Amino acid sequence: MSAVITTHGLTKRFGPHTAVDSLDLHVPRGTIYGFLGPNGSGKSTTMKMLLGLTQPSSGGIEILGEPLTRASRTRLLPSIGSMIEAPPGYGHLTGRENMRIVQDMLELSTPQIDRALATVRLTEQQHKLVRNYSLGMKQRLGIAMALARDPSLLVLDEPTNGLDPAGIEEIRTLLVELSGQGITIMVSSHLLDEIDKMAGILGILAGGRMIFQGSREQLFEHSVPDLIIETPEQQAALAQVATIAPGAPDADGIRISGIDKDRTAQVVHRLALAGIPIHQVRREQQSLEDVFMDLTGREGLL
Ligand SMILES: Nc1ncnc2c1ncn2[C@@H]1O[C@H](COP(=O)(O)OP(=O)(O)OP(=O)(O)O)[C@@H](O)[C@H]1O
Repeated sequence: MSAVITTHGLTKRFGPHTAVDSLDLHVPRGTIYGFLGPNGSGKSTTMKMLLGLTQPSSGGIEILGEPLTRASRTRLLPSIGSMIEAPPGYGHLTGRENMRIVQDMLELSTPQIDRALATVRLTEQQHKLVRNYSLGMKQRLGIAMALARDPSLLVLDEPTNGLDPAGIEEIRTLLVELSGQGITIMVSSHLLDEIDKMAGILGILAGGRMIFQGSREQLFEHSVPDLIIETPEQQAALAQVATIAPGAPDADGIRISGIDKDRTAQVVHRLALAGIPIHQVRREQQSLEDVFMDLTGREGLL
């Protein structure tokens, strides 16, 4: 699958702090790429570099098959719609007036503006002052501004941030619809839940480094299912296994995370030697949220 965004060793340092560390991004054409990571993990900085708003300290970026340079940026930008640090728009103007500013700046046609407003379902609200819009409407106006130029790539930084479940669902439906029209979408969030349902590919950042990039299924493959040992002698079992692999109490016995086959055999052997009754030994797949938490080290994620 051809890539719309590729980066090689993309790095950004702020003084001694490395905010983005050797990133190799691969955003395939036509997908929704969910860019995930805790607050401060480097998502916004990466997106700003992709849009040429911040200069990388080192590494390369290719957008739509072209290396991103000062010269190519001017040529590429009309194909890229973006919303960084949302929501944009002047509160003392109406939605329509805000769109007119975008229209004049980018020399767009009136049908393009009408279409963008209709796509985000703001046609009826376009003559209201933006300061009277709900947060969800402001986010949708931001997306309309990004969409008006008919881009082939949309880069959206946390478009669901602060929205209630209904607002999140609206944005999700909209992005899936836009993806269906062939637009490649890169969308960031610090919440797995908001993105997992719509993204075909997930890229997960922690501390500026990419710790996973691939499909949801591949993410699951990364995880070792928990080991559940059913026993009525929970405390004795926990004490016995503690030196091999620390466990935790579970409804029917004990649960041990991230344990391989060899140590599983050791654990079962130890329990049998100690005369602890084992009613069942089984594996239980973690939830995607747990896999994500394990990968990101549970840093600041909800
Ligand atoms: N202009 C800057 N000068 C110095 N440090 C910066 C600057 N911009 C970002 N940083 C630092 O770089 C790191 C990554 O920030 P960034 O905003 O990219 O993270 P993020 O994943 O988008 O998080 P958030 O969702 O909170 O915006 C943070 O430690 C931040 O403090």
